[in-house]
Amino acid sequence: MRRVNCYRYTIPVETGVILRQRRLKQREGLLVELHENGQVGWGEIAPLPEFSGEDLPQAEQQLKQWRINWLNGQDDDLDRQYAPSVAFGISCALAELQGDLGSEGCYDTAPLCYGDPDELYAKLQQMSGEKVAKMKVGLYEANRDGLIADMFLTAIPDLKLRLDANRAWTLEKAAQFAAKIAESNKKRIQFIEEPCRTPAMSMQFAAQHNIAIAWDETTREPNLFAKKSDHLTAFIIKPTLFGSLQKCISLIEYAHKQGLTAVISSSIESSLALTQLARFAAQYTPDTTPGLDTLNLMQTQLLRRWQNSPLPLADLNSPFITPLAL
Ligand SMILES: O=C(O)CCC(=O)C1=CC=C[C@@H](O)[C@@H]1C(=O)O
Ligand SMILES: [Mg+2]
Repeated sequence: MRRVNCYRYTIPVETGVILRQRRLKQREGLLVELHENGQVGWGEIAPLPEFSGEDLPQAEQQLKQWRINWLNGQDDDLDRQYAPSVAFGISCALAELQGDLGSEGCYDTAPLCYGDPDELYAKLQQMSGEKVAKMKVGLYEANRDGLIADMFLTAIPDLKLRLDANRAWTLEKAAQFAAKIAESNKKRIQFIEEPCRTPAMSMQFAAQHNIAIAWDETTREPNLFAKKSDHLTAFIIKPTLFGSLQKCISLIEYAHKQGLTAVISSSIESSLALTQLARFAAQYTPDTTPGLDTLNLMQTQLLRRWQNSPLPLADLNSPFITPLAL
């Protein structure tokens, strides 16, 4: 006997969360709770504004349609029939129902740093594995970004730095950034995600300046596999933006076959999906530090705790969650 409950959540976020020039005031999403044969599975469906192609009303409509089909015993093709955030959330709930999602999580995630080396240094000291951190660039002057990145690399000799420009730079701006990085520090730049306006420009930048790059947005565009470069070191996989766990596993396996790193990355989900991503990362990318350091952007956790997070935990009776009329 199958049973489905669905909910909508709204969580206030910290001021200053910017997504492509748009300020995010709150994070909204859907929760799906599946019951079958005495097992329970949960999933989170949270299209990310400015990044997802679908919006929340569309996701809700698709979830309701999937629920009808599932209750009728249909086994839908999630990635062919539904938007990525819907396919991802439902695939998590099914994976939990079937016991396919590992229980151990990789909670040692790459800290996001905003410019204070002392704050970052303290966080890195608490990391058991590789000392890797992520810094957003491209929001201010490229020279400034380069000086700060080089300062971090010089101040913390065992630091590996991930950078993310979200395609902000022209080749000239990217060159200004690179000019501030000491040659000896470049090899500790693990990658720059999407440095330039287009993948072709990014590959040209990487070759000119001998700096590693990673595809994030490009992983969700056509002809990904044609965009090869000797300086490409990683795919950044955001399951909420990409699709089902099964689709993510296929891309992880392809990346590993190509000698690339696959980094499981947050789409600013609640602690429910973030903890599922930590478990998924531990299961399929055990040798790679995931990029999941976004929970502190929120004012509460939802249903499940992130390891050692001091944030309050909201349960199903909290004002942040309302049942969906089905
Ligand atoms: O990847 C990480 O380490 C954390 C997640 C992260 O950096 C992002 C999540 C969502 C949108 C962006 O702000 C940013 C990214 O582009 O990777
Ligand atoms: Mg990115």
